[in-house]
Amino acid sequence: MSGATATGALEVRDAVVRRGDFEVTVDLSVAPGEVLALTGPNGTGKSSVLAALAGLLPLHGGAIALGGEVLDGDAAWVPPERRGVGLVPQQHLLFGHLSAVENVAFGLRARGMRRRDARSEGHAWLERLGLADRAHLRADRLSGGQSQRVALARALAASPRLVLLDEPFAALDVRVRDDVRALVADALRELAIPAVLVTHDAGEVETLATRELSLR
Ligand SMILES: Nc1ncnc2c1ncn2[C@@H]1O[C@H](COP(=O)(O)OP(=O)(O)OP(=O)(O)O)[C@@H](O)[C@H]1O
Repeated sequence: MSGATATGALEVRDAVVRRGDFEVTVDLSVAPGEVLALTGPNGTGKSSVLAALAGLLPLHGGAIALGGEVLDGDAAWVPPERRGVGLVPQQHLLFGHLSAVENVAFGLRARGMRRRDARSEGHAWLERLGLADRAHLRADRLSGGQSQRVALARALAASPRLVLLDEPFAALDVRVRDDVRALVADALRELAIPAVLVTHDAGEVETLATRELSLR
């Protein structure tokens, strides 16, 4: 997250997001501590909007600002690694050859934290998400739901200034889903940063989101 300094609200104005022939224009603002649920039918551009916020898809118009710093638009462009954004995509991209704890520690190391401190912080996050006993397993030996929890721990551990969650609980077994949701809600409250949650689950909107924006 080096280079990321400002904290504060996410402001998206007339942002034109394109993927192939698809195009959507969005306006939204999310204050620190708020969780905006981005909902709507399949193919309406929810994941593409998250990709634009993360800097993986440049805008074709409008602007994205975070804490008053323009990330994209108005001739400005901040690359993904300098946005301070914690993204949990639908296909969590863990490093398969690294252990669960090394995956969580990776972002902390990238921010300059010492190896030992990063590992201990990584352990604390895995424990929090109920994965203490999987910390030393290679990520490619984890189940889908376990990998998803490691991806959540990795995103939240790195002190992001914006969190983007793309159906983060969909792969979780019903027995742990409510607990993990509650843990993530607590973590988001603690971090007091804006968050955007893509979901098809009305219950999740109810329990986690402070507001909802439905794409059509
Ligand atoms: N790599 C791609 N190249 C071209 N078009 C794409 C690509 N990825 C997605 N699209 C198109 O962009 C549109 C928006 O897709 P996106 O995944 O953002 O929607 P979504 O609302 O997140 O959908 P879902 O609820 O199914 O996850 C779709 O019409 C899709 O076909």
